[in-house]
Amino acid sequence: MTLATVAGNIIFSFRSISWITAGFFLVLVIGFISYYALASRRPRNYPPGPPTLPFLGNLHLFPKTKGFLKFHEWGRKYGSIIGLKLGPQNVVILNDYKHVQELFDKKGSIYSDRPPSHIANDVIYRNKTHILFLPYGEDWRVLRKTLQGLLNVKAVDQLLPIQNAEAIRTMYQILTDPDGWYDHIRRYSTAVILASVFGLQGESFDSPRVKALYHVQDQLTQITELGATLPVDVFPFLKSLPNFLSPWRSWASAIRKEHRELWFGLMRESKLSMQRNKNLDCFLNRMVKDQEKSGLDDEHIAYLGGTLMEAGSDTTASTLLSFLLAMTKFPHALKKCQEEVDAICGVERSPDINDFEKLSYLRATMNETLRWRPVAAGGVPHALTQDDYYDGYFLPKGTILFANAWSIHRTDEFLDADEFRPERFLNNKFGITSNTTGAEDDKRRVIYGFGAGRRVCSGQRLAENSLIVNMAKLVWAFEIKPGAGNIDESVDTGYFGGFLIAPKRFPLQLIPRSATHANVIKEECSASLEYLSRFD
Ligand code: HEM
Repeated sequence: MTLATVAGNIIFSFRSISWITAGFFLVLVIGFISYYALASRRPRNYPPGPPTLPFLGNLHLFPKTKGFLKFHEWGRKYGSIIGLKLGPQNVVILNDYKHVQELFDKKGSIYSDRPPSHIANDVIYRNKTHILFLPYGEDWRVLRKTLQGLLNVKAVDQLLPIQNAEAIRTMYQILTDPDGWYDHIRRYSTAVILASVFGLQGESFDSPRVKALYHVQDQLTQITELGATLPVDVFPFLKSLPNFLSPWRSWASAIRKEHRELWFGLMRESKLSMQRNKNLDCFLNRMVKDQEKSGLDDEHIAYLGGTLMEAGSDTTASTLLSFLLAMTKFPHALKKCQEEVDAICGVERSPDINDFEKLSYLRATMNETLRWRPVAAGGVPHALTQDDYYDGYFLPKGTILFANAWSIHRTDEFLDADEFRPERFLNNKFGITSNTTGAEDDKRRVIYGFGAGRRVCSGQRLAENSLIVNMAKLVWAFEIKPGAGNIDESVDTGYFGGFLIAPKRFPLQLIPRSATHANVIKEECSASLEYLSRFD
């Protein structure tokens, strides 16, 4: 064989290798394109929904914020169960409580997973630390069991004195600094969790602990907003892009660092505080004592405490802010609330936790606030762990489902659903017009804003106790009136969007109802501050 023949053979084999590589690459690209093009089409017998585009499915139609409003609009066109495609991902919206009851409540063993969240579960909360994002399974079960021990009815009702004392402090702060009402309300919900979970105080909205909590919350809301990062869960290949094309990676790492500093810092402070004051108790202390039995390490305990701060702060505060908004727009409800508390307390004392049973109009007002402006309006998504059939539809394994509280609370069963009418909950347990005495209806939830099924909010009772004690004290102590300027109650324009909705600041006057009311608040506040001084 001549040199030229050898060289020719080598060149030939190089050429054939590059042809093989190119061919392989081409097949890969075609396979990839075909997979995403086919996977973005609606499966057979899937619930109805808007038409899809190749690759995108309905991704281009999916709103960046306040998705629940679009889901509501689609509900009118397609019915109360809507099927969407986000690229290859199946997403189903449930706009009627019946679907939520049939799927989340009755088939909880297969409808209790969460959608994959690479950014949350693999970066910000790696090590399976955040109960809200955790997939359904053993790791979630351990955390949920721990929470059930801490947040059962008996344990939660032992926190009522803290809630009462912090509510009085809030009334005092509003009395002495009425312009700061928005932040005083936000401080309240964080302070209750700081005291009950960590045994610590959050005296003002500007105190470092409260500020730090709201900062990490804002960061988390921003990064989890649709469109804020590359859609790495919908198109997993995007996870492999280099750092310079994935700025979300360093952002998520920074959020993780901030979370860890806050949660571990609070845990350290809490442990020191418990050492100084042996008579004091808090959730963190109980979790540490129970560590051997539960098997939870320090990291999981710190994060569970932090998760409760996150879960309980914005949610409760936003609902109280919506309540104040409603009081300015629907003064007849305020008048009735005031008549009820006045009849029980007169002017000598503010309503407290011992009056709960007698406050039926107040309770109806609380339910109406949760119905009218559900804070997790679109619901927190669940995921399906096996193929299922429901109502003639096929729901494939992995489908993500939203129980859209906004629409569930606005079906035709609710008369004038956009009006704020607490009376609807006095006339009917569920606030609806039809007769509901059947056994099936008894299993209906009064409010769907706390979710449903096995992932239902663990803090509902704690939240409701906070809501009712603050609402009762606010209407007892203050005239709640619009300030100068327009108050926009529209959820579209007057509310912040994101994972949770909250009213934007609006012009509000909170005027003490009399000098006697003001004095009572001052006196009760002194006693409350003394009670709260047990916390560091
Ligand atoms: C008005 C106040 C609140 C509202 C509207 C609310 C709403 C919700 C919703 C919608 C979910 C998701 C449920 C689901 O997936 O079906 C949830 C989960 C959760 N909530 Fe709340 N919540 C509130 C207050 C609280 C409070 C005060 C705490 C505790 C301090 C708390 C702790 C939790 C926890 C731990 C979860 C995660 C449950 C899990 O994934 O297993 N929440 N909440």
